[in-house]
Amino acid sequence: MLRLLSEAVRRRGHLPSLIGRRAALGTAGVRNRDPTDPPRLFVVQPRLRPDSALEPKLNEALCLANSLEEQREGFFATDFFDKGLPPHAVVQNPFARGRVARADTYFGPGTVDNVKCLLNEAETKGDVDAVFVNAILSGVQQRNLERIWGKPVLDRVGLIIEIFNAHAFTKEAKLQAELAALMYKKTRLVRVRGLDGRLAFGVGGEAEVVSARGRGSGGRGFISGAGETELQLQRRRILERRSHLLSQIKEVRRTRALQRAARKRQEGADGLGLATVAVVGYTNAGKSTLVGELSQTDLYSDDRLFATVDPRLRSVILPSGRKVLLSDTVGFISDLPVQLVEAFHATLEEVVEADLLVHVLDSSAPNLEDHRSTVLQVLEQIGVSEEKLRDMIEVWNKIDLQDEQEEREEDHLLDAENEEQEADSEVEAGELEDKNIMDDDYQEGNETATECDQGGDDGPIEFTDVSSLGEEMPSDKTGKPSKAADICSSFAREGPHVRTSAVTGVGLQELLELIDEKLTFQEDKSRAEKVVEHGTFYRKWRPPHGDNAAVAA
Ligand SMILES: Nc1nc2c(ncn2[C@@H]2O[C@H](COP(=O)(O)OP(=O)(O)OP(=O)(O)O)[C@@H](O)[C@H]2O)c(=O)[nH]1
Ligand SMILES: [Mg+2]
Repeated sequence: MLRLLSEAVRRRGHLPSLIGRRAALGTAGVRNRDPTDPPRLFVVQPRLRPDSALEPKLNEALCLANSLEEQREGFFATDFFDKGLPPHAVVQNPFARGRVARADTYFGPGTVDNVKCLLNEAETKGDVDAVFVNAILSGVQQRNLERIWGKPVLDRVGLIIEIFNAHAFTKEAKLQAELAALMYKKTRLVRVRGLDGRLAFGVGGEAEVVSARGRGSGGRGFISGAGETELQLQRRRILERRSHLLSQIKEVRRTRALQRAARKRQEGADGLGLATVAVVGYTNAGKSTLVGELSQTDLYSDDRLFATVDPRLRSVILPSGRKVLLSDTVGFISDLPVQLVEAFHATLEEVVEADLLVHVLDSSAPNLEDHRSTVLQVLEQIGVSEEKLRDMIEVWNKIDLQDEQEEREEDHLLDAENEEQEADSEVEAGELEDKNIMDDDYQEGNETATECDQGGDDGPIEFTDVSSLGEEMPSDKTGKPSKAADICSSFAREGPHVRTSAVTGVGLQELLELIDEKLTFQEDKSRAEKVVEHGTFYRKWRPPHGDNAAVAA
């Protein structure tokens, strides 16, 4: 229904073509301003070995692609799971077997041609607005691929920045997201020869700037006159906008610092200061759901990645009767763009300044250890002290999914046992041979190369799935783990942790008790330190006896 509506708007011509919509100083520009018509991305995932490493990365890439959608008033017009699985292809990894990526196109020519072919095939089943390559591309690689594929290309950093821009709701988040986009854009000012043969910025030349020195000023070298080249003008515009954004962000930081100071001064009924507990974690770990449940308030939670870009504070009463503030903030992701970390300084400062950190992990994620180390790295990067990292509480959330998984595994084992018994009886009936032939046929069918596969010099595309345009998204975007419980137990560490389900409410009381305990312990510790400090500072210094004698002499 929504799709039909957007199609109608497009046909009536109210929306300009997507590439034409790319703003000179905007980001990669595939975002559709109409929230009912989110852009459709074709996902290109370089193959990872082993397959168990590839699956979560591919799932994450598909979810990132489907998460790019403009919000309105903090909500999204479409349901995440109503969206079809985006068309995608798993291709040869240019770094496989010790090789390096090509400087011009990242992938080898065979892969580039194959993707072009698959892209055309995908377009016969529905519009594709842009290609998302789940890797980090240089400006030149991105532009060359755009030219060959005839579509805007987003790399991992670019897409994450786009998502932040699309999801930002408050002024603070919008300012920071724009700053990140601007800094990303600055590193990508690459001139390419456009379709008409002229040098321009971007595929359609939409960012081309003609300056006095660049063209038509009547000469070369010193007689070309004063003025700027196109590149200089672009850079200057970016720097001007950057300093404007920075001054506004500075104001945001000042306000935040004042608010923090006021909170510290504010005393609860118990006579204790209002402590802040920052809830951090990988994106989609369930931070907002958890904060919403603990505070009994509505907080937007969604399966989209980076559903929360705007930080939120919620007050909670701990079992001791003490009131604290829980801060729900942006989630982290592997290869988090450095531009984002720098731009979101004001927001992330809340985490650095918090009295206690709660690290939420999705215990059902197959690559839980990666998630954990990514979060720890980002926390270190933004300047969280070692002491706070040591004191951090770990929450293994979504344990209900783990239980479901265990049940499924048990069912699976039972099925396998039954099949074995059936196979035994088939052997007795002399039917086993036929069954093996069927299995072989099935495997052969799986290995059949697609028509597009032209077997380029860098090997064929190893797996493609463009036929799945209308498929439902998997029920869990990170893919269900086969060994989640094992990972969790291997993950055990000395620090305090709680197992929770933000959806069923399991473990929430235990978590509140642990927060209470930690804060009380911290306060006792700092009180004791103050007493020691106080004592040292006010003790009157008197010279020892011997010295007195020396002075008298
Ligand atoms: N089954 C299950 N689902 C959960 C649980 N906690 C959260 N979810 C779901 O996981 C999805 C993501 O939850 P959010 O609370 O938005 O996650 P987040 O960490 O805030 O994610 P971002 O803001 O995008 O970084 C939502 O669909 C939630 O309903 C849980 O304990 N069990
Ligand atoms: Mg959230």
